[in-house]
Amino acid sequence: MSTTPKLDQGTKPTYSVAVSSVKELANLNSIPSSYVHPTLTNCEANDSSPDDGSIPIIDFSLLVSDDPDERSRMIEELGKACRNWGFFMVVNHGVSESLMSSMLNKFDEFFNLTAEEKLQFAEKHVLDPIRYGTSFNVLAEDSHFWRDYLKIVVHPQFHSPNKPTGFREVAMEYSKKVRDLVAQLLRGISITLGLEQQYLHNILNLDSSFQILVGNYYPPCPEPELALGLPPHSDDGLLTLLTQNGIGGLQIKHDGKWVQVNPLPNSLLVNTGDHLEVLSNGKYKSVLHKAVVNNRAKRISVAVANGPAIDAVVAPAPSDAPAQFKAMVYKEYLEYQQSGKLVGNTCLDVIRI
Ligand SMILES: O=C(O)CCC(=O)C(=O)O
Ligand SMILES: [Fe+2]
Repeated sequence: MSTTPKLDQGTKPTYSVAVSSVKELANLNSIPSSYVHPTLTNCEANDSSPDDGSIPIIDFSLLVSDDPDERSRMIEELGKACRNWGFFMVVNHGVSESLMSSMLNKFDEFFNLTAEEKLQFAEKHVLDPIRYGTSFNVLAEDSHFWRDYLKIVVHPQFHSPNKPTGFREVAMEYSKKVRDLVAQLLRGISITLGLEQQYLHNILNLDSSFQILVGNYYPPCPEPELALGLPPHSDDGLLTLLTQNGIGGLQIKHDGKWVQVNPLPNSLLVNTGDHLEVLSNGKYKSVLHKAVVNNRAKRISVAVANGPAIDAVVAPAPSDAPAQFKAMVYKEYLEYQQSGKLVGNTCLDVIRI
C-alpha cells in the first residue's frame, strides 16, 4: 500500500494517500509483506476459545417492558454485562431483519463500486463526514490490516454517499433505529450506575449525539493466519452496535482470553466504549476486540459508533470514589486518537489519573 503519512507539527493530521484497498489484493496467492503481523506467525489468530454461550444476552423487549419486575431484572442483567464483559448481544430489539440485511447489502454494493468511484470519498481528515479508506490507523501503524472501510457521520447531521442507489434511505432509517435503541440502553445503564435514568442523555447532550455508521469489508485473505482484519482496540464513545453478514471473525478479550463471537440470529452485538469507562469511573471497562480474517468468504460488518455530542465534556459521573480520569472534550479525544501519536496505547491512557 502506498501511503505517505504527513503530520505537520501543530496542525491537524492530513493524509497524503494514494489509498489502495485490500479488495484489490484478494486475488493474490500470498499477502504483501506489509500485511504480515510478526506476532501472528505462531498462529495467535487461532489462539482463542469458541463462544460457549456465556456471552450475556439482553432481551430488549423486557428492558422496556411495562412490568416493573421484568424491567428491573433486565436492568440488573445489563449492569452485570457491562461490568463483567463490556459486551453483550441484544435480542428482540425491534430493528427488522430486512433492514439489517439491506444495510449490509448497501455496504456490499458500495464496496463493489469502481476504485475511482470510491476514491471520491477517500479519507482526508478524521472529522470528514464521509471517509473511505483501508486498514486501521495508517498514520500510526507499522503493518497494515486486511480491511477496507467506509465511515459516515450520520448524526447530528446526516451524510451519505450519493452511490449506490438507495444507500441514503437505508442508512438514514438504520441509524435512526439504532439511535433510539441506544437511547433506551443508556437509560438502563444510567440506572445501573445509580444515576437518574436521563443522566447520560442530559450530561452528554445526546440530542446532538455524534453517531458514525461504519461498513467494514474483509475480503477472503490468501494467508489468514499471517494477517489480521483489525488489531486489538477499544472503541471510543459510549456503545457500538454491530451486525455482520453471517461470517464470523469478531473476537473479544474476556478474563485475559480471546473469545470468538457467534451472534445469535438477528441479534445486535454491543460493546461498551471508552467514554462509558470514563463516565462510570472505570466500573465498566471498554472491551478490547479484534477481527480475524479467513480464506473462504468475504466478511462484511456494519458497526454504528454512538458517542456523546462532539463538544460535550466527558468526565466521571459524581461519586464518592476519587476520579480515575481527567475531563476531556469528545472532539479533542477523537483528534488525539487519530493523530498518530498513540502507538500501541489507547487514548484512555492519556486521560487516566
Ligand atoms: O468487524 C468487526 O467485527 C469489528 C469491527 C470493529 O471493531 C470496528 O469497526 O470498530
Ligand atoms: Fe471496534
